[in-house]
Amino acid sequence: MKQAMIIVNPSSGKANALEYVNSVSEVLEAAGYRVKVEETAEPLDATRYCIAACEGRYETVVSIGGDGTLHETINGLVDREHRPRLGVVPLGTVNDFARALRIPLDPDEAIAALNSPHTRRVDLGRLNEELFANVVAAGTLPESLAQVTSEEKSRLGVFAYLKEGVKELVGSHAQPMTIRYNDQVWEGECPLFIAALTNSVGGFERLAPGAEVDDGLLHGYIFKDLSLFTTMTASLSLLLGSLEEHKDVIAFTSDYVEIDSPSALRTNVDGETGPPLPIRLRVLPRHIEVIVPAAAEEA
Ligand SMILES: Nc1ncnc2c1ncn2[C@@H]1O[C@H](COP(=O)(O)OP(=O)(O)OP(=O)(O)O)[C@@H](O)[C@H]1O
Repeated sequence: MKQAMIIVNPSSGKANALEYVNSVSEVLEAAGYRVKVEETAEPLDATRYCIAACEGRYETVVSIGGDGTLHETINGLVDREHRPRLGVVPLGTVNDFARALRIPLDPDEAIAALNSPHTRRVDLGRLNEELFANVVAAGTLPESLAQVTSEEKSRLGVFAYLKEGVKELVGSHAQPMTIRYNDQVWEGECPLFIAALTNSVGGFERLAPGAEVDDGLLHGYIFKDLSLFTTMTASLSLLLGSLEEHKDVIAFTSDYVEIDSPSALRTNVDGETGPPLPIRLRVLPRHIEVIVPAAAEEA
């Protein structure tokens, strides 16, 4: 019999994630699966459960939670010979991965879409030894955002959360960074660098409008200035999808990026605080298979 594992973070989505477990089980059982439910209790549990699903040759793993739970789940897939298909029920504040794959943001609609016969192979990123699904940010802004707790983020919502970070940043100094990509080296003061795998970053679905989930590329944006004025005009560019033309932004694509700084700056990986610089980013092209609604199937 086919096996499916549900990995659920009870603390996610305003702490009501467990309410969705029964309906996910019903959809999977109706599709002929034997279902195992694993509740996370602490960080990295989702990774441990996903590794067990790979080793047990499960056909499908469904992550119920926010981008943090999804990030930990996909990290269980790294270097595994058997990688189950992934289903996503998005319950977080931002849900970039679901946005990029046009998985419904309404949990009940996302659960119904788990029935879809369509899948899409998508790229994952590799940061040093860990995997990421959406985005890595480095610089003074991610350093400021590291002070905002997960609880505050859920309470504030994504725009207020970014505003908090920018508020912290005004008056502080951008740190020198070295960014290597495509045989080029950029050196300068950089308050924010973003490497995106998908078009949706921080809930801005048009940040990287050219990014396809399976293009094998990192979409890099070096912000050279982030004074209040730049922040406002860059935010407008984010909403309009014209960031690449912004005068204070260098945009590029590459299959690798290396970032270093003499300052011990932290990073932000898929919306959570990541390791300090230096970091190396790579792309694992079309590394996992995700259940998607018909509209998001690859051509
Ligand atoms: N039982 C638990 N109690 C508290 N935290 C948990 C538990 N299980 C997992 N976690 C941690 O909760 C973190 C946040 O999870 P996740 O991002 O999925 O939810 P969220 O906070 O609702 O979403 P968002 O961050 O988008 O608002 C994860 O990084 C995970 O390590």
